[in-house]
Amino acid sequence: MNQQKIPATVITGFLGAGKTTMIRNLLTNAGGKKIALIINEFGDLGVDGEVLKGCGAENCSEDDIIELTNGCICCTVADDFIPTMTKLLEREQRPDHIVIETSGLALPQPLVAAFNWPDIRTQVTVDGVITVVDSAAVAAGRFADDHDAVEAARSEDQSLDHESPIEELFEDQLTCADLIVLNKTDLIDVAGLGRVRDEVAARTQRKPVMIEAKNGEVPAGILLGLGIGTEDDIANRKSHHELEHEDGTPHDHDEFDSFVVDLGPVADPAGFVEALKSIISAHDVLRLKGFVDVSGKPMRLQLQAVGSRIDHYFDRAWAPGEKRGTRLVVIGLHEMDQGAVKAAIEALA
Ligand SMILES: Nc1nc2c(ncn2[C@@H]2O[C@H](COP(=O)(O)OP(=O)(O)OP(=O)(O)O)[C@@H](O)[C@H]2O)c(=O)[nH]1
Repeated sequence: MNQQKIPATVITGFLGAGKTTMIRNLLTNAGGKKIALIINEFGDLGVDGEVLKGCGAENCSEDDIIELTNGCICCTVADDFIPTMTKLLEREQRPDHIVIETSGLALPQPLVAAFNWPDIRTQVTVDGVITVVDSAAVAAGRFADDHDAVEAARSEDQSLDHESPIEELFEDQLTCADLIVLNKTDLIDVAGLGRVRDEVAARTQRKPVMIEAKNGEVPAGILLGLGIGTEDDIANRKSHHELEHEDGTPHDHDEFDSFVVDLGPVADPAGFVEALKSIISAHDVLRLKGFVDVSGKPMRLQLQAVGSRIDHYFDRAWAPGEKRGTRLVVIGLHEMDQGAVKAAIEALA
């Protein structure tokens, strides 16, 4: 057995920042490295796994892609992540590198801490934590714009000690980074990007390297060659929750919710997308993604919304015997009116 520690790269970043896109790109330029992928999503519909399995990279077969679906990886470390890693390490053919994609709502800190568990520590090391940032969302003020609302809520309820949950999570993910990828640079201009750099830098005490990217196109040699050993430095990367609850009170994801909408075939995909944009804006939906059954089309339509920006493309043919259908996962803040969003989407098909 190879006694060298296997490097593991943790890829984190808020909902829709471009983590899966970056990993997809990485798999196509990782040279001969055999990569095992552990992916974790918020919500009950595995879209990222589908996307990554669909890229057919030889260095990462479907068997090497493991989906953790029982909630956010930071909350299921003991029950899900550790057993998965243990099994992976028992494989006869061990991977050269492990890549872990956290859900967009996960705190990376508890995950990195898990690399200090005795069974894991002796065999694996964290090569680095990479935080992907949606530069366009930062430029649009997504991580800062509800300051006033939070202040108003706090003045009504003195027990509230939090910043907005989105802002806090964004900072926690930056605070844990060894490398920050300012992604989606195609959506903003140079001056806007400069402001994004300043805002991101201001939101973390640590000053990790920042690089810019479009569609997560970063050479594999950079992403998989950080060589940090982050598990030895977790004391310097504490999350807001760890700082506020030093007694070890577990954190949760109560501030966010998700649900799945199942629909029949959609006759007019362009009209469907436009109508979804209105629903997303009206209800402040953070993320919506899934697959659409377009009437009469042999191909499946994949739909990806980050805020009200929607990408859609036919990703593959429906397989023979596969049950066609439209399935979308919707993610928002807890106060999002789930019933109204669901009813509005259901009324579209
Ligand atoms: N314009 C533009 N779109 C991008 C870029 N990177 C990713 N996207 C799009 O952004 C959407 C979300 O990308 P994902 O890679 O799924 O994001 P993610 O971080 O994995 O999302 P979650 O897993 O839901 O948190 C998709 O529609 C991507 O095609 C980019 O650099 N520019």
